[in-house]
Amino acid sequence: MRQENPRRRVGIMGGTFDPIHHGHLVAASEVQDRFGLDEVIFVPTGQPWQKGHTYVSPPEDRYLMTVIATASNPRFATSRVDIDRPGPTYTVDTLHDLRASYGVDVELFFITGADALSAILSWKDADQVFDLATFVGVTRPGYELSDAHLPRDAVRLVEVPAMAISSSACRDRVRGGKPVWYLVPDGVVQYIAKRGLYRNGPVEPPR
Ligand SMILES: Nc1ncnc2c1ncn2[C@@H]1O[C@H](COP(=O)(O)OP(=O)(O)OP(=O)(O)O)[C@@H](O)[C@H]1O
Ligand SMILES: O=C(O)c1ccc[n+]([C@@H]2O[C@H](COP(=O)([O-])O)[C@@H](O)[C@H]2O)c1
Repeated sequence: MRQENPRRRVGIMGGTFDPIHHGHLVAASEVQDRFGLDEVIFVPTGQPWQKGHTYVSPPEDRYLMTVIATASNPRFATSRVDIDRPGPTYTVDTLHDLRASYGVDVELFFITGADALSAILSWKDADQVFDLATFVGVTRPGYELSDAHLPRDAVRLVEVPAMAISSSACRDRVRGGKPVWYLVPDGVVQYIAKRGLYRNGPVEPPR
C-alpha cells in the first residue's frame, strides 16, 4: 500500500563556510544520496564561537558564497536561520528553529566532518542535540572518524570521497596570491575576487 505523506528527510550541513569549498559540497552530496534525503540545507553560522581564528568574514558574504555554491543542485538550499539569530551560534538552536519551520513530519540529519564530530560533547546542550537529529559523521582527510565518545545509536558514520581541502587553506592561498580554482566553485572564486576577501587577512596558525 502506498504511504500517504511520508516524513520529509532533511539533511543539515552547518559550517562557517569561510569560504565554502568542494569538501563541504561532496560530503553533503554523498550523505544526500546515501540516506535518500529530500534536501540538504546548508546553514552558515552566525558567530562560530569555537573557531580558533579571531577574524571571520561577514555573515552576509559567507551566506552569499553558500547560495552561489549550492544554486545549481536542486536538492541543495541555504538557510539564514543562524546568521539572523543574534549571539553565538549553537546547533541546539539551529535544530529547534528548523524543526519548528518544518513541523512534526520531518526527520533531520545533521552532517559533521570527523573533526567537528570529535568535539561535539563541548557543544552547548550536547545532551539535547542527539534527540533533535540523527548525526552523520563523515570522513575527512587528516582526522580520525569515531563515535566511541558518543551515545549509542546517536550517530551514523559515512565514508565520503576524500577531499583534502579546508577553508583555512583556501584563505591562505588567496592571501598568498595563489589560485583557489577547483578547490571552491567557480562562482565562489569570482565572489572572493569581487569582494576582495582574504587578501589582507591575518596569518593563521597551522592546523
Ligand atoms: N574536506 C572536508 N571533508 C569532509 N568534511 C569537511 C571538509 N571540510 C569541512 N568539513 C566539515 O564541514 C563542516 C563545516 O566546516 P567549516 O566551514 O568549519 O570548514 P573548514 O574547512 O573546517 O574551515 P577552517 O579551515 O576555517 O577551520 C564541519 O563539520 C567540517 O568537519
Ligand atoms: O552548538 C555548539 O555549541 C557548536 C559549537 C561548535 C560548532 N557547532 C556547529 O558545528 C558546525 C560546524 O562548525 P564549524 O565551527 O566547524 O564551522 C556548525 O553548524 C556550527 O554551528 C556548534
